[in-house]
Amino acid sequence: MTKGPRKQIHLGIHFPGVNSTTVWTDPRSGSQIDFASFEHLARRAEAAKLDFFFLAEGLRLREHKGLIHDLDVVGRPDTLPVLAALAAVTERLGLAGTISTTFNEPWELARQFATLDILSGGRAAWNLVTSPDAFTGANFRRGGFLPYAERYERAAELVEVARALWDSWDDDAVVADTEAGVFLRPGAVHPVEHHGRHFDVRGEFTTPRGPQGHPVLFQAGDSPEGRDFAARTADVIFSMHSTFEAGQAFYRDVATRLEAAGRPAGSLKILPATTVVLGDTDAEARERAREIRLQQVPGPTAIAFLEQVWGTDLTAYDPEGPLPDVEPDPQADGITRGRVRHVKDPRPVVAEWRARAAANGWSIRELVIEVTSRGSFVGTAQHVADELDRFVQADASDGFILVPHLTPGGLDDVLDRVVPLLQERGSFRTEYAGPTLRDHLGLARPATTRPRATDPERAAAALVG
Ligand SMILES: Cc1cc2nc3c(=O)[nH]c(=O)nc-3n(C[C@H](O)[C@H](O)[C@H](O)COP(=O)(O)O)c2cc1C
Repeated sequence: MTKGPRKQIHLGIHFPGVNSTTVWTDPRSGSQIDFASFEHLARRAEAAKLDFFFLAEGLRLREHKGLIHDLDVVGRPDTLPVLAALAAVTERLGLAGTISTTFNEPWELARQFATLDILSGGRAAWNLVTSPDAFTGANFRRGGFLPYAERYERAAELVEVARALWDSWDDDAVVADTEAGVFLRPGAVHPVEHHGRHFDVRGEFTTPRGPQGHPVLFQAGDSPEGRDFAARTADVIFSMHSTFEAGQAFYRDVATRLEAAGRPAGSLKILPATTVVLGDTDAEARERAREIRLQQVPGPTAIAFLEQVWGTDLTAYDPEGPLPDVEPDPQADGITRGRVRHVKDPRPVVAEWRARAAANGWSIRELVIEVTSRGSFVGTAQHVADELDRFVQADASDGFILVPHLTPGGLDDVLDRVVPLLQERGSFRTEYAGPTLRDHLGLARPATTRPRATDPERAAAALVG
C-alpha cells in the first residue's frame, strides 16, 4: 500500500499579552506594547514560514479580591491597529485577532476585518470569542446586557450579518473602466437588509470583498454550544485540549459535530495553545522548564489561584506548605472578576487536588504549577519535533499555537531549531504555497452566497434577511 502525503502541521505564534504565562520579571523580557516587540515576533515567525501571528483580547482589567490582578495585565493594546501595522512589515504571515462577538456591532467589525484583509493582501483572521460576562460588559454602553445562554445566538447572528456584508460586493465589482467612465459595475454592490433578534442592519457596505472573500474565522470557547458554533461557522478552533489523549478526544468530538453540520472533514482545523522548552539534553530542558514554571508561579500567585477555586481568602496559608484544610465555598462568586470560570463546582476539584498533593507530597505552589501547566513540549529540538509531528499525524491536533514565556524573543530558538526539523521530515512547508492565510491553511475561498447579479433588478431581489 502506498502511503499518502504527510499531514501538514499548521503553526501560529501567540503574542503573549493577556495571560499569566509571561514572565515579565525576567531581565530578557522586553516591552509588551512597543511596536518593536510585535514586529520582532512577527518577522521571526514569517522567516520560519509560520501560518499566522495571533493576538488574544481582554476587554477589562481582571480583578481579584477587588484589586486589579496585575498578573493578568501585561499590556493590551487594541488588536486591529496592531495587526494593520504588522501588515506593513510582513508579506505572507497570517494576522489573527481575537474580537468579542458580544460587545461589538457587525457592520463595524465586518468593515474592519475586510479592511485588514485588503491591506494585508488576504491575511486577516478573526478569532470569535463570546466573553459575555457582565463585569466586562460594564465597560460598554450595553454593560451586562447579554445573558450567558444567549452568547452564541448573538455570535451566530453577528457572523451571519458580517458574511452578508462581505458578500454584498461581487468579486468583480470594481471595473475602473476609464474609457466608459465606469468605476463600479452596475448592480455589483448589493444592498443588505437584516432584521434579527440582535441586529437591524440595512444599507450598502462601503468596503469591497477582500482577497480571501471572508477573513479566516477562528473560534475559542469550549462548551458544547461553542463547539457546535465552531462546527457550523469556523475555519479554525483555538482549543484548550493540548495533551495527546485530550487532543484526540476533542478532535473526534469536533469531527462528529462537523459532519452533523454538513461540512467536509478537514474544513475545520484544530490548534491548541502550547509552550515549548528546549535544551541540549532532555534533562537540561526539563530543568529549564521547571525554572520557568517557578518564575510563572511565585508564592502569591499560587495562593491567588487557589482563592479563585476556593472562593475565599487564603492568604493565611503558606504557599510552600500543604493545601488549605478549609472547605471551598461553592456559592462564592465574584472573588475574581473578568475571567471565565471553567470550574462550576469546586468541591470535586478540591478533593482531587488534595488526593494528588498527598500522593506526591506537593506543596500549594507545586500543586498549582502542576494543575496550571498547559500542554508543553519539553526536550531536545529533535524530541520536540518528533512529538509535535506525532500529535498531528495521529489527529490529536492539526498543529499548534505556540506561546512564548518571554516577549518578544521567547520562541526564537524554537523557530531556529525545531521548525527546520519539521521541514526536513516533510511535515511543514519550506515556502508559502500562496499569498493568503487561506492558502497556508489549505482552506477554500468562500464563494459569495448570492448568484452573480447582472442587472439591478436581480440584485434588489437578492436582499439578505
Ligand atoms: C482557548 C481559549 C481561548 C480564549 N481566549 C479568549 C480571549 O482571548 N479573549 C476573550 O475574551 N475570551 C477568550 N476565551 C473565552 C471564550 O470566548 C468564551 O467566552 C468562554 O470560553 C465561554 O464560552 P464557552 O462556554 O463556550 O466556553 C477563550 C476561550 C478558550 C477556550
